Amino acid sequence: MVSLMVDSTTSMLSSWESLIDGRGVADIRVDDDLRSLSADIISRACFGSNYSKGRQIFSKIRTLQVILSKGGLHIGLPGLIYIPTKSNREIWRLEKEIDSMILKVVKERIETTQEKDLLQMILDAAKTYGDEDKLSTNVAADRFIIDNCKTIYFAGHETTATAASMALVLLAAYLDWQARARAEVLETCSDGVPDADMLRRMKMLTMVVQETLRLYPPGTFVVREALQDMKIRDLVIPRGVSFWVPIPVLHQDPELWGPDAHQFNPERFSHGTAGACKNPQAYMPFGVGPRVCVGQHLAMIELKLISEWILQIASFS
Ligand code: HEM
Repeated sequence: MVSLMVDSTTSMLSSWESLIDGRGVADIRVDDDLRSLSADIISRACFGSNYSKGRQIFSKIRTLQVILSKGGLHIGLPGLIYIPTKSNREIWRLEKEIDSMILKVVKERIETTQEKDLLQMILDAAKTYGDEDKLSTNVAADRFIIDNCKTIYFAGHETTATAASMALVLLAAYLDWQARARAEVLETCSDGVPDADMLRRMKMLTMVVQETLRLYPPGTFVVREALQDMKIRDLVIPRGVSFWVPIPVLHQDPELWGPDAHQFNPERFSHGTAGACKNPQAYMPFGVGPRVCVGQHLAMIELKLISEWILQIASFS
């Protein structure tokens, strides 16, 4: 997994290097590039050697995401999504196109060898999930595969790119932390390409990423439905009600994190989450419980790798 991230990151950094002028300076807008990088990594992790087709699929999903995000007013008004407006027709066309592109890649995969990527795991799950979830018909199995491919992209693409951008913004604003993190990077990995073991040993960088995810968690809510009537202190939650737990509020509560809860201070994580917060469960950038983010380890490695490499080649502000 780390090597596929290294491949993607190398090409982004080469394109940055070409922008450096004679004084060794470049003015680079990083957020779009980080979004592309994250899409690239997810495409490789999900679709393996069929990655370029995966990239096309994900680029269409991104277009769909942009159109959907503009439709905020539709939320809560039942029936509007069925009216053939210009944007709805565009959404339906894209959805159909994405579904058939995913199924085409899946068909090719089934006819060729098995690879060890996320798509293969989804295909295996579709086979074994079986009758219990009514996936025995081909239509249901196809839906399961398509929806899971889309979920992985939606859940893993923008989140990681946003966190990477915020980590760089914070390191650019707190030059003392940039210097400390760079010193660790240069000590641990002096000759360029980091591996999984080196990334694991970079404690300072882990603290910076953890603090970034505390202050700017890309997933802002964890949503749950009460399966039975329940009571949390004085709050009564009837069965069937969905409740939203606002992650940033928990992450910046001075009662849990101390008086500097609103400040960037990676040092608080020097003894792990338990040392940083009165109630470690309140730190939930990746959610909590059985539905915790399945991509959290991949995301942490990706975030550390990107920051590590940029720290190694450049000073930034
Ligand atoms: C910094 C990056 C990321 C953040 C902050 C993040 C955050 C989250 C959060 C808050 C949830 C909800 C968990 C819950 O309800 O308890 C979630 C779920 C999920 N995430 Fe992530 N995520 C990230 C990266 C990724 C990546 C890279 C992938 C895929 C490779 C991914 C795949 C998923 C999936 C599939 C779910 C749904 C899990 C389920 O419902 O069982 N995420 N993520």
